[in-house]
This record gives sequence, C-alpha cells and structure tokens, in this order.
Amino acid sequence: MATLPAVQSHFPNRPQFQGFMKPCGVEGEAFNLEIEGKIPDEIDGTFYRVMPDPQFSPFIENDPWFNGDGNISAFQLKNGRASFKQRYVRTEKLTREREAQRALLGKYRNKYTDAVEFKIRTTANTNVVHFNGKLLALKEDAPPYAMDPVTLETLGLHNFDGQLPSLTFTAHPKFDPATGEMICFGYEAKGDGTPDICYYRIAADGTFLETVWLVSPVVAMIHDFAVTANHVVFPIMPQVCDIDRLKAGGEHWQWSPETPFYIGVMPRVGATAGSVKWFRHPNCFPGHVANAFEDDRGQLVVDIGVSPTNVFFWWPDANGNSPRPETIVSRLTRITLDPASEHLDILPEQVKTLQSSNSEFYRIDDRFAFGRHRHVFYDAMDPALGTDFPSIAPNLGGGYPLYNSLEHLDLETGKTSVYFPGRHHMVQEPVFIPRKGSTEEGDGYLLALVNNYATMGSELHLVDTGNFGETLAKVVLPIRLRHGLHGNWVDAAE
Ligand SMILES: C=Cc1ccc(O)c(OC)c1
Ligand SMILES: [Fe+2]
Repeated sequence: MATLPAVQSHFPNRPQFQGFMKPCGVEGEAFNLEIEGKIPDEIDGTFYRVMPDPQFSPFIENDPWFNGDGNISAFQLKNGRASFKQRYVRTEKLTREREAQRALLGKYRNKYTDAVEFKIRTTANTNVVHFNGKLLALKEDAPPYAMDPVTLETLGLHNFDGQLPSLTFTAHPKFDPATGEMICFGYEAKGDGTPDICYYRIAADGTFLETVWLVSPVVAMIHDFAVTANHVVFPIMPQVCDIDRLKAGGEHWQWSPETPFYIGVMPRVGATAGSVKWFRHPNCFPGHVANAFEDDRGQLVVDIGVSPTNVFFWWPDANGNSPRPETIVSRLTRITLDPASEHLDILPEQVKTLQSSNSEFYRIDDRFAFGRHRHVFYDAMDPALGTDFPSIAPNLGGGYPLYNSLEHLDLETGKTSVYFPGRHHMVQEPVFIPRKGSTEEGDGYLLALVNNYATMGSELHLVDTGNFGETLAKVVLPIRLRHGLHGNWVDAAE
C-alpha cells in the first residue's frame, strides 16, 4: 500500500480550527446543569443538534468546517432542570480513523483524495431528526446513520430495511404535521457528479410510499427544499460539481456565476420524471427555507433566505473569486410561483424581500408547516446591537457565518422583535417549542445554543415568544461546543 499522507498531531493554524472553532472532541454527560432564571416546569423534551467536529487533524490543506465529524449534542429539559449528553456518530470514517489513530478521509466529498477506500465516507454532520423511534444523523452525501435517542449510541447506517433507492439522503427532510410522513430526496443520487435526483416519501412507520427519479438541469447542490399541501420545490444552488475536477483531486463544488438559480416544482404525490418544471431566477445563492404554502389562487409561496453573492465563500468560482465573508448578506425572501405556468423565467414581481435583516436559519412553528405561516424565527446579524467586536475578535475563529441575535418576524403585523443574547455572544440555529396546551401558532418558546466568546463556553438561551426581548432562562454549559448546523426539539411525548 502507498504511504499515507502525513498528518499533524495538532489542528491546522487556520481560522476554522482556532478560537471558538477549535475542535471540541468531547463525548460524555453532565447532569443538573447550572441555570440562571427559570425553565418552565411544563417544558419536557430534548433538543438534539449536531456540529462538525473533526476527531483528527486533517491532512487536507484548508479543510473546511463542513468536513468535520458529526458530534451530536442532546440537551434534556425536564422539571425545570437541564442535562446534557454528547456522542460522535460512529460513522465508518470515524471508526476507521479511530482504529488508525489518524485522519484517513481526504477532501470534502472527494473520495479520490482519501488515504483508504471507504464504503461510506459521510461525516453525518448536518442535521439530526427524530423519526419512527430513532434519531437520524444526516448529511446530504449518504444515507442516514441511525442512533438511539436516549443513549446516543449509533445503531448503524440506515437504509430503511432495504427500501432506500438513493445513494444520498437530504439533510433537510420535511415532516407532514398531520400524518408524520417524512418527505425526502437525494441529489447526485446515483453517485458523485450524476444529475439524478431521487424523490421519496416515507410513512411515519418507515414504509416507503413512493419514489420518483428526476434529472436536474445542472449537477449542483440542492441543500434544503420546500413542501406544500400539493407540491414540492427544489431550490438549486449555483455551486456546481464536475466529476473530472473530482478525479483530478479538486473541490466537489465550484461557484458558477453563469448558472441561474433553478427552482424545480412538481406534484408532491404521483409525479413522474416529466412532471417537474424548472423555473429560472437570475444567479444568486438560495439558503435555507423557512416554509412554503399554497395561497388561495393555488400559487406556491416559498419563503427562503437569498443572498446576491456566494455564501459558501470557501468554494470560489473558476477564477478563484469569492466575496469577502463580512460582505455576505442573506435576506428572508418570498418567491411566488404558479405551478401551472409555462413561463419559467421568474420575474422581479414574483420576488419580494420580507425583512431587511441579514439573516439565516429560519424556523417556524412546525405544526403549521406546509400551510400559510404567520411567524418566522431566525438568526440575524445587526452590528448596531452593540456586540463588542474588538474584544471578541481574537476568539471568533472562522469559516462560519456570524449572527449576534435572534429575531421574530410576525408576517401579519410586519413587526420584528429582537433577542440580543449579550455583547460577547453569537447565536446558533434556534428551535421552537410550543407552549403546553396552546394551539396558537408561534405561542411558546425559542431555544438556541449561544457561543459566549468572553467565557469561551456555550450556553442555551430560552426565550418566551410572548416576551421576546428577555431571557427566560440561561443554561450554562461546562464546555465549549463548536459552531454547529441544525437541530430539532423532540417533545418527551414523542
Ligand atoms: C449549511 C449547509 C451545508 C451544506 C452541505 C454540507 O455538507 C454541510 O455540512 C455541514 C452543510
Ligand atoms: Fe442546512
């Protein structure tokens, strides 16, 4: 066997491995965490979230944040108390690297750069959802890894008892609040560089209901998607893949300024390969979806973050150009589409900025998913709030977007409320927790992991949506958790 590429015993001298982004590497539990304020007794459930957290120093130059091993945190809130558990997903990658005591995986989504051959090379680092009694740790390049929701033990790669037809599985499945059905897709579904998209619906008991194969107009990233009562919507990011570049040891993704922002629309049930329509919007970067629904006239209304420039600045265009990170701005945008239209070019009047904040990581009250929503919660960056940038700058690390506040947008009144966690803090993605016994949309709590750059520790902040400016409770963790991606609240009743 060829000699393995050399690795260092310390992490690279790069922003994505420094300060708050220094790998955490911790597995374990902590009981009875320190709480400031009061967690309402009625809150009973667990907040699961995942962060990319490399176990070993990579042998890849400038390895991006998105390539770290999935480390799952579970915060249980019960009887006004909080406890914490954390475990890595036992992926094939993590397990084999632990045996070898070194990094074996090469570049992000480029198997041609690996030091050994993997069957499955996913890091399972992007989202964690609860489905049919299991946790599914997700990354869009592979099937899920299933985990035990209580012990966080990895049960193994999950192909739904052989029913999964796709090599890949989105990190953003959607759940029908009425039936519990999980609506999913995979892109590059027949392997790296393939334009194939596989769409599938899975009943709450894990039975596959339907599979549809389609072909994308470009081989490009489809990170999030949207579902309404009768349709599904695929927003395609102009980050494109080329198999020859991969084989030459290059990046999986390259920003393509010539490529429009394609939006695929097709029926949610009973579609065939020919049912999909590819709408075109001028080049831009589509981010996460807040929600989508059908209005009275049957038009699709998609609320999504849109940035005029490439948010994934670490994957530049063919000439090596990327925006400077501090210039990137994403805004919550409403795109309205007529699924019956033959006019596939999206006109300016179909696109409306809903809110001017630089924002991302939109969440709604999921009980209202696929229908008209009134309330949106998200991360926002507003330097005017008073963040002490000079003092925290040396601790920030890099390679990830910064948001210093949580916002609540009421689409009915047009009013925005702001939660500012403190002058030395940045926020991660929030989750919404409904108030017990209340069926009113958005009535409950918002819970988010917060990075405190003064203490270099993590905190959970709990906010009552009825009193958004105030901290209801702050859980102080005995540990620093790296910046992460997505998570979900699972009520104990589930
Ligand atoms: C936020 C998006 C995103 C997209 C692709 C990824 O592989 C990923 O890994 C953490 C994250
Ligand atoms: Fe995401």
